[in-house]
Amino acid sequence: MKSHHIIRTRVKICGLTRESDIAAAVTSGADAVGFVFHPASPRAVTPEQAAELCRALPPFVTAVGLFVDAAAETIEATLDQVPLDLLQFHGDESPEFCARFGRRWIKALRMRPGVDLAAERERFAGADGLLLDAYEPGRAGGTGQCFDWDRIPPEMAPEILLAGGLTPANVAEAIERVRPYGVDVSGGVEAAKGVKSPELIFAFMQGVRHGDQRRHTPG
Ligand SMILES: O=C(O)c1ccccc1N[C@@H]1O[C@H](COP(=O)(O)O)[C@@H](O)[C@H]1O
Repeated sequence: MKSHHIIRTRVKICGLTRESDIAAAVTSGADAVGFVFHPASPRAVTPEQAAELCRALPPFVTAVGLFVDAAAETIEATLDQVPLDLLQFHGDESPEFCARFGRRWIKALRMRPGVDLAAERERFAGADGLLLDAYEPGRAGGTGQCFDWDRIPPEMAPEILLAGGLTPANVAEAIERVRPYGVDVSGGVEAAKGVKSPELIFAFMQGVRHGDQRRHTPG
């Protein structure tokens, strides 16, 4: 992804399962919504459910499909049913695998100890974006955990989608400190596991706006 001078941090709200979640995300100004096609997740949806939810999406809001080491046939069958704009690969998929569906795609990198971000960035040069998430052994993502934001090289920040443990309470600080292209949240806007809260979604979007003000206020 090319670096941009960021005026406004882009936001994806992930793991939506109900029409009311879509309404909260859209009315609060989210840029993208994520549908989790990972059966082990408490936010998992079927292609049929996601197709129905996509019907509630207005123009200019990106529909993202999240997969974790899914079989190519599963992804293709999902794409036949759901009008996804962007694929998010959250497992150990290779760049060649991610590129084979002819769609725009982003690659999630979990911040394992010792991960070489410069090397990963080169390896996934064909991606439309890199998302950084916390690493928790044995879990694919959506852990609600933060990682040490100081591990992100500042020169990479303008092209990074920051994820992992973001909440209405910490997103402004995250934006001010990291200055990413975008942020992605799931657990931090839930009232209970897998159940989004409209109030927390609104509060998160307000936090993003505060962060954007702070990122443009000279020190
Ligand atoms: O949301 C999930 O259940 C999920 C499952 C498997 C892989 C990724 C998942 N979600 C993504 O994880 C990050 C961080 O989520 P959180 O805010 O810490 O809960 C985010 O990119 C989600 O899209």
